[in-house]
Amino acid sequence: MVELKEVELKDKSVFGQISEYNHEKVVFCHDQETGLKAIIGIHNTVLGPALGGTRMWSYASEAEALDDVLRLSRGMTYKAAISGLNLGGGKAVIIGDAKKDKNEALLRRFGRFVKNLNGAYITAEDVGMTTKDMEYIHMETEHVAGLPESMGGGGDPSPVTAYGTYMGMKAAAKKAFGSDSLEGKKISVQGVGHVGGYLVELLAKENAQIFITDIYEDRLREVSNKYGAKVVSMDEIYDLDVDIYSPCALGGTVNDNTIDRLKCKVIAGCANNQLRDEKIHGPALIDKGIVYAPDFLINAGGLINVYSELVGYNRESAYAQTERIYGYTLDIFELAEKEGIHNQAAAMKMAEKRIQSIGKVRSTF
Ligand SMILES: NC(=O)c1ccc[n+]([C@@H]2O[C@H](COP(=O)([O-])OP(=O)(O)OC[C@H]3O[C@@H](n4cnc5c(N)ncnc54)[C@H](O)[C@@H]3O)[C@@H](O)[C@H]2O)c1
Repeated sequence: MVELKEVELKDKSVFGQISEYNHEKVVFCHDQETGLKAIIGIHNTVLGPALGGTRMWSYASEAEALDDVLRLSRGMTYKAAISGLNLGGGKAVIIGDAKKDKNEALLRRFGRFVKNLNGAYITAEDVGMTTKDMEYIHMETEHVAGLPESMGGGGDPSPVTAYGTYMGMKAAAKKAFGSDSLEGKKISVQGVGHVGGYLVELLAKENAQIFITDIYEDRLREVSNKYGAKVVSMDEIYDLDVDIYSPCALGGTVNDNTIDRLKCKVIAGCANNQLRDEKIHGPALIDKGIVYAPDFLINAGGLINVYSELVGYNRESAYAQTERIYGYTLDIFELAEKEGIHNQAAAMKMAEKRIQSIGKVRSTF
């Protein structure tokens, strides 16, 4: 998968990559002393400040890191817009191994870069980051969301994200199987980190048959022992005879190499940018008869929770708002069918419509 990406990205210039997704601003952050190499992508701020997490990952190349931040920040624009939030889309990536290269100085230096954007970008937690890391960033800038409850924040957004993903999965099950019950359904969960772990808990409560995979053996053992999920290898996950495939690790797993292998009738997970190329793989899933629950719609629970922290709501209202993902997902399926487009395109269309209409409101005093 990475090799495929490398070939795709090889011939693209930096501005070629940036203009492809129409970003407002991309900031390259570099600091010799701490070894910081980070990229902040601000995709669109029509609806409000660009909010999105910071991811730390050992990217195979800088082009891949740029591609990731561009795709992720664009996804945040859509996610906020479709969820009715007054936020724009942004995201940051720190290049490095979160287990080895992370330290207080590096994170605080990154915080200075966020501070210098004067609120145009608000950061939060993502893959490879912890609430403790966010505390370090917060020492340098107030533009941090998703802080621990002890610091006045909304705490870990992952359980809320998992709940929204579960709601979206149930809506997709209703579309594919005629019932939203997940009891007895065979469901594969790829990645049992923060969100994946909570999702497995919800699925276990509904007596689904769960298959899990992850890079970390210890985590797999823990989740498997707790919820009775069957462990499978990282590659085997694509060939399993399951009803639902739930990508909860990184993006791009629905691609030319995997679609032919998938036997599921539903794809619904929390990972961002699950379709490697929505223009190709969105229609390809229709051809295969797979119901795809748009990722940025069903994984919006965490953002809804973080937003409620900014505007002063509470956890209960965040859950109540997240529950509506069920109905929104069914609405998107209906729109897609009516317009003869794939589900991701329908969700993007709905999000773009809101950005355009609110953009007009904001263009006048
Ligand atoms: N945390 C949130 O609230 C939130 C909100 C929206 C979207 N997301 C997205 O959901 C996904 C998971 O987020 P998280 O917070 O649970 O991250 P996490 O880092 O806690 O969990 C990700 C897990 O995926 C595993 N993994 C990575 N590559 C894998 C592979 N190829 N095969 C199997 N497992 C693999 C990792 O080992 C890790 O355990 C990410 O794509 C993230 O952007 C998270």
